[in-house]
Amino acid sequence: MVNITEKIKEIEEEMRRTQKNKATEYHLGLLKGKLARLRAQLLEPGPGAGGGGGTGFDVSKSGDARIALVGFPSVGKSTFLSKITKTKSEVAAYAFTTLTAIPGVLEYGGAEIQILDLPGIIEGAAEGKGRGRQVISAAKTSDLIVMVLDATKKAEQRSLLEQELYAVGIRLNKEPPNIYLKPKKAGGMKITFQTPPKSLDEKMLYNILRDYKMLNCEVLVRDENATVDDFIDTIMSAHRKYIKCLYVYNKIDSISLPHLNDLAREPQTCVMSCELDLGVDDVVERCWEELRLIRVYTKRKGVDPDFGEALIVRSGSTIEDVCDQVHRTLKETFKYALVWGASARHVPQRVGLAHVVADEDVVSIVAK
Ligand SMILES: Nc1nc2c(ncn2[C@@H]2O[C@H](COP(=O)(O)OP(=O)(O)OP(=O)(O)O)[C@@H](O)[C@H]2O)c(=O)[nH]1
Ligand SMILES: [K+]
Ligand SMILES: [Mg+2]
Repeated sequence: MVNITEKIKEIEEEMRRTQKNKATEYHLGLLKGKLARLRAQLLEPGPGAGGGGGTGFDVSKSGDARIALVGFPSVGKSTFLSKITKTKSEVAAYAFTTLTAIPGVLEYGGAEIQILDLPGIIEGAAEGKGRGRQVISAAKTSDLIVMVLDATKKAEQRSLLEQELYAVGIRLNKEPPNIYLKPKKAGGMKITFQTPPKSLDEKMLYNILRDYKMLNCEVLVRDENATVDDFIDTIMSAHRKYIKCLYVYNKIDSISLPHLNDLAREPQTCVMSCELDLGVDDVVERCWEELRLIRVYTKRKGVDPDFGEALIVRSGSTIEDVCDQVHRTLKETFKYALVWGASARHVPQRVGLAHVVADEDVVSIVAK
């Protein structure tokens, strides 16, 4: 019996052998679809899944957001955690010093951010090497992935890690594809393109949908730049996670200045030396920005707002979310809210539950 890992290898091999051209693109599209299905199967616990399910480490979420530290062994993940939180995670020069998820709390901007120090991962992690799958599953639960890289190591380390995360359905710094897909009970396939896409056509989508046994469905491709990978991600959306990633090169104390300059110029990238305490504060500030958390100060009528204690909500949150943070039942007696700050057109602006708040808004909730 061929196991899933072997089947994945076979398909990857076939994809490598197949020349990319107009004649083979349908076949390659189908192979990509099959690969995505097998990889999802690999993450499901149960017989045939081949060693260790896809569950993360048993650390409960706490605080306002979670950041996962992901990287190869000995890049300095634990050193970083120990620097920015009160938690001391074991640091040593040998690989796999950290064997489980170690949570720490970073207090910043009035928020409590949970930082997960994770064991190092290696190539093949997505297929279950080392604690790879557990580490990646834990990363999947985070609001931000900080990919810790060793500035003294080869450039490939970054793309190797990205591939491992990609293989388990994590999409870094990417929005979900702008493709609408709805399974139907009957009526066949209805495929529509808003504007003709550059690298997709009806036959391609039809073939893949048929291979997924989705014979009745409605598809609307809204993005002309959508690719076949985007389409497969749409079909597999239950297994996909779109997460922001910040790339952090540690150990810059051990590289040349020109090399440092090159690394610092890469997109979404920070550089630091935990050893010399260089750039660490900048990394923390950048993490805060990437999380896009919003601080809202509540105010009672006739009393100054309490700037000492902020309510923390996600970007895009509404007055309704703010109410839910204050108290579970506050919404029920809600009449209107007064808002001072960046989200208000005039101050104070009288708003309803659907009003979207901005960072550092002051909100006064008026009950019925
Ligand atoms: N030169 C230099 N060494 C560092 C720096 N930060 C950490 N190290 C060293 O790198 C080694 C590994 O650090 P750890 O924090 O254990 O690395 P890790 O990524 O947690 O490693 P694992 O848990 O094994 O995956 C230790 O010897 C640290 O002292 C740095 O900024 N510069
Ligand atoms: K180590
Ligand atoms: Mg460690």
